[in-house]
Amino acid sequence: MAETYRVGLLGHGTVGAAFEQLLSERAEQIAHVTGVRPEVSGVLTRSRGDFDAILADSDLIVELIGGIEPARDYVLRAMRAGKHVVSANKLLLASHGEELWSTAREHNVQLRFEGAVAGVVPVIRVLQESLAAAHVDRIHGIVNGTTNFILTEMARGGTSYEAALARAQELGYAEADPAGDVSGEDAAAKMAILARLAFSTPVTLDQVIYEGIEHITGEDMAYARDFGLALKLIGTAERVNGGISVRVHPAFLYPGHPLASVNGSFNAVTVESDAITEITLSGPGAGGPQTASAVLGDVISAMIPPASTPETTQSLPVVADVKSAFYLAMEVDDEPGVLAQVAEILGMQGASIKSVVQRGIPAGRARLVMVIHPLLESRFYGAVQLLARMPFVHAEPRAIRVLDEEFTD
Ligand SMILES: NC(=O)C1=CN([C@@H]2O[C@H](COP(=O)(O)OP(=O)(O)OC[C@H]3O[C@@H](n4cnc5c(N)ncnc54)[C@H](OP(=O)(O)O)[C@@H]3O)[C@@H](O)[C@H]2O)C=CC1
Ligand SMILES: N[C@@H](CC=O)C(=O)O
Repeated sequence: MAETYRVGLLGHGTVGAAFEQLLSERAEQIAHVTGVRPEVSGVLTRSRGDFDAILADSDLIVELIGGIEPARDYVLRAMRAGKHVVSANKLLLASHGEELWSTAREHNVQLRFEGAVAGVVPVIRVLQESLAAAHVDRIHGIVNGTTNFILTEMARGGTSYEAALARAQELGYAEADPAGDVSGEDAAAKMAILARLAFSTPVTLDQVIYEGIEHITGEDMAYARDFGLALKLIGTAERVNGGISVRVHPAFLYPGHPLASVNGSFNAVTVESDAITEITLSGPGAGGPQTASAVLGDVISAMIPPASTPETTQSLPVVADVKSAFYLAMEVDDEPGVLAQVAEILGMQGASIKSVVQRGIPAGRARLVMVIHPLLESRFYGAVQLLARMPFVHAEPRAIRVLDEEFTD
């Protein structure tokens, strides 16, 4: 029987409720791997629970209330009582980080906050651990899911700023007060935390220069469309003239820019350093289940020392035959009925043609190039073998998989 690890949960809103659900779904597997089963020992909201009772009955506190007070008071009291704390509260960390980190050091407890920056993207861990030896020169990226979602929806056309914001709130991306998202304050808090970790110097929210997206108009979006540009809310933290500059503002990006294709609620963070050139991490930047996953990862890390060897929890079959889309190129006789026969052979194997291009080549032949909708690979290659044997097909047909079929239009 696994030992129980008691998690006191402060806040049961978008992230808190998703965290409790994820923990209950994953508890058994975590117990199997770690020998310790986490369980929620108490929940605090404005109308439910008592902080002192929850603290007394917990090994670790998860703070998902948001804002400064009473979150700051609860986090400090938990650490002073010798409890590890996990928080996703960027506003709190960007405003009172030094006080919180020094309290954690003083009481020899962990204060983990992966969920506070870029949702489930593990940028905190990467800066604190993997890149601990790198001399970071610059960090820049998209660190607010709500504004990226709004800008993406507006850029696709037909969605107003107001409608896109309302949808971001429904989807659980926005803060309790979305003014913090659209004003750039939320992104500024995250950039302050990243700058603090990257440059090992105190950085607070009030030192970040920020501008939001409230003043972006339909005309700006139309201009971006006309010139093939993407409009994004960009955060930057960099070394400048022996100091640092941390800022957030909207910016137009050329289509080839790595951040131009980061859409919807996704975030992306690029870390630059002479030695490592650059590393970009991207993924879902907001949302209850997504952030809950980062929070639970922190809880597990606080519960147990990192595993030196990966444990298995089950034995799953390895599947060889999967569905793929294909590009198929063939050299065929340029004669009536050939295309129909190719289509028939493909159809017999369940392969459906998405697009076809035929070009005449010398000697009465044609090059036939097609994209095939996803199907089981074994069936596709069955069709290719049949085609290769046809008298009107010359040379081996060439097949290459196509990823993300929607981009092949
Ligand atoms: N939503 C997201 O995508 C992300 C959010 N975060 C951060 O996670 C934290 C939680 O966000 P989210 O879940 O969206 O917020 P919600 O507003 O959905 O939930 C907040 C929860 O905290 C409780 N709460 C608020 N004030 C108090 C108080 N004074 N005392 C006790 N409980 C209180 C609320 O109680 P009640 O139910 O009674 O109102 C509610 O249960 C924030 O710091 C946010 O910035 C981080 C990354 C992503
Ligand atoms: N409101 C935030 C939530 C995650 O930090 C965002 O939209 O990015």
